[in-house]
Amino acid sequence: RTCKMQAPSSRAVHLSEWQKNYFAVTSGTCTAAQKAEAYRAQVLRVQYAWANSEISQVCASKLFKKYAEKYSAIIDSDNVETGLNNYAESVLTLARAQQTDSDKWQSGLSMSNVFQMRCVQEMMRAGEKLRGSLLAPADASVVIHGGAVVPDPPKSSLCGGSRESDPLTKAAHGTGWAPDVPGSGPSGSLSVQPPVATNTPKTCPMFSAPFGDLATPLFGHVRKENSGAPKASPGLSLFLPRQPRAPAGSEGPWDRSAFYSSGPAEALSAPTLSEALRKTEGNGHREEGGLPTFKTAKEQLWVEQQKKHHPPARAAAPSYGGSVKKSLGASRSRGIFGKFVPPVPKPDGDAHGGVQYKPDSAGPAEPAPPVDERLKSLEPKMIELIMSEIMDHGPPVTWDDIAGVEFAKATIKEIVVWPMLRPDIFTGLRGPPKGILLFGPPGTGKTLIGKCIASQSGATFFSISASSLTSKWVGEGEKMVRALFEVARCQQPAVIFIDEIDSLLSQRADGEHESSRRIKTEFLVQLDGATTSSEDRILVVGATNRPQEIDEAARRRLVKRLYIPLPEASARKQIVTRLMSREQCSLREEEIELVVQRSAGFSGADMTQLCREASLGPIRSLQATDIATITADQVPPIAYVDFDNAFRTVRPSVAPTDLALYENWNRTFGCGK
Ligand SMILES: Nc1ncnc2c1ncn2[C@@H]1O[C@H](COP(=O)(O)OP(=O)(O)OP(=O)(O)O)[C@@H](O)[C@H]1O
Repeated sequence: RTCKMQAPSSRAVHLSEWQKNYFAVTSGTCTAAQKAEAYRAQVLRVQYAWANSEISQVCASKLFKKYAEKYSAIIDSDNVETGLNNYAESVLTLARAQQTDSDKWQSGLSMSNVFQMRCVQEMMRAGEKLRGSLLAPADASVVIHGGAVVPDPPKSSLCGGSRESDPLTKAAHGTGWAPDVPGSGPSGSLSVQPPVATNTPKTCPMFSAPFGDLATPLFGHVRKENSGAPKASPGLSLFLPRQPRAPAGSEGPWDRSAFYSSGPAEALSAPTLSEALRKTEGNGHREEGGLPTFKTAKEQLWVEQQKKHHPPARAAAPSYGGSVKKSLGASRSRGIFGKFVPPVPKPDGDAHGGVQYKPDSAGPAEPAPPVDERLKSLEPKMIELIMSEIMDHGPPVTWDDIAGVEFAKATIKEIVVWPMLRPDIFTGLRGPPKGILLFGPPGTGKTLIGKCIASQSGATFFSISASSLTSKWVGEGEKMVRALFEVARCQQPAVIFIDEIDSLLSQRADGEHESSRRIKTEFLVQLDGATTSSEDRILVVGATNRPQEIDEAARRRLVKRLYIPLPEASARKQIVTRLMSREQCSLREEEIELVVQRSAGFSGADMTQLCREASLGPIRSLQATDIATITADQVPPIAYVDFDNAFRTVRPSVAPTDLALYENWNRTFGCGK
């Protein structure tokens, strides 16, 4: 557009113009463009007045600041009624400002050729389109001095945020005024020539890169700046004609504001930007549509979060709770987005224990297993958790895997395993107990025994630590207990192994937490239900290292209380022999006896640790270079010297004083001979 400000020639004219402008900005009847023009005129007049010593420098600078701010507020605002959103001005100003960076440096951009650039023309077209939908035709022109009506330049085409980085505008906010730009008159009046056809430069000297590329960093950068600005960012529209959700087609400000969110957070979550980011394949690559793929760390994080939470359809869904421990494997792990497959009752007589329903790999053609009525009242996530986390699917354990504890093993076979295998024979008085307690020092094989019961009786094994019931599922502990028993009922015969049962069934204390009390009550209720129902084949196996802390009511329900002591010499020998039989070992019989003697007071777990440590001895005797090259059978066998060394670091974990406590409790409440 042509915009020429005439310098006032006389003081009288100047004053009347001043009054006219004052009326224009206060009347409330003029358009935003007229107001902006009026403010700009005021700014120029302030300058003029100061230059003519009509006003003091202090006064001039105050007035200048005041009107420059008001002017910028209108120019920068994208409010359809009160702002002009004149981004084109900013970019042109930027281009001009570049020339002032160095006197020697010459910019390839000029007022005329910038309009010939392909991307600027695209912007103009997009801007025209957008402006057409935003401004009434009457508002789209500005009357300047003498009624010259000119269409607005491509206002809304260029990036809004650029104004903030515009040196000229920054200067305008300060005490300085317009730089020495081509086309500005001596009085500071500004002339902007209409587009003149010139050769469009193929490259932009500003960055020595093709202009198409120039647009990318320039506007990509401006776009980011703008995301933090209070106004919307029509500058983004530059890229959007190639975007599926281009706002160029937006019908009005509402559409536009929905697309261009006002704050950084919204900007990141705006669907179109999100979509654009989602489509981006890593940094440094360009989208098919040409959208620059520069991403801030926050955006990158967002993209990765999206990928994480919406994995490609073929990718395996993460298992619930993110753990694969004790799960049935990847095929069973359906993840939180997967379809819930409830467990189904296990047909009696299945001797394998463990998993009852088929993994997902069964295929969609297979009919879904019937939902057990008893589970319908439970929360699916709880059932899923029980099936994946609590139901143990480890390898079967045999009685031979457990060294020593012969009395406990014999008792368990008699009162638990056989009745579970032959419920038809073990009826009435011969009926199996519903709860047993294994107590003793840590690491003596209580968990092994629990697993072995399940494996040998063909039962489903549920293993849970009581402390996790009270701490892991805070507030949900009792629901979990109920769900656990319900799922176990559907998976009969079942063994529910509760480690550290003392923390669940400890004697009532004054400071006892309400939630712990509720869990305990629920557990006792469920245990009673399992005990009274003669059809249910559910065995609760509690294990504890602190039997003395168990509540009397609970103790009474765990009718068989079996002491699992430290392994005797024969059991320790069994453990060493068994473990060494799987390794290259040169231990002679008498050396094994020596190891057994020296390990008095060791638990089963300590013995295992001793053997592990000894097995590392031959490796430690090798040079580092040899370890890298030798074959497995070249590793020297485990010798007594290795055990000798291992005894220096592995010590018994159970204090002799604690043993006295167990034996005492066993004599009082235990079911041993
Ligand atoms: N009697 C045993 N026979 C063979 N190995 C044993 C025996 N006791 C313990 N172990 C070894 O110690 C490991 C730990 O045993 P386990 O977890 O069964 O002990 P625990 O009594 O349940 O311990 P905690 O009370 O600390 O839970 C076993 O995996 C096994 O390697």
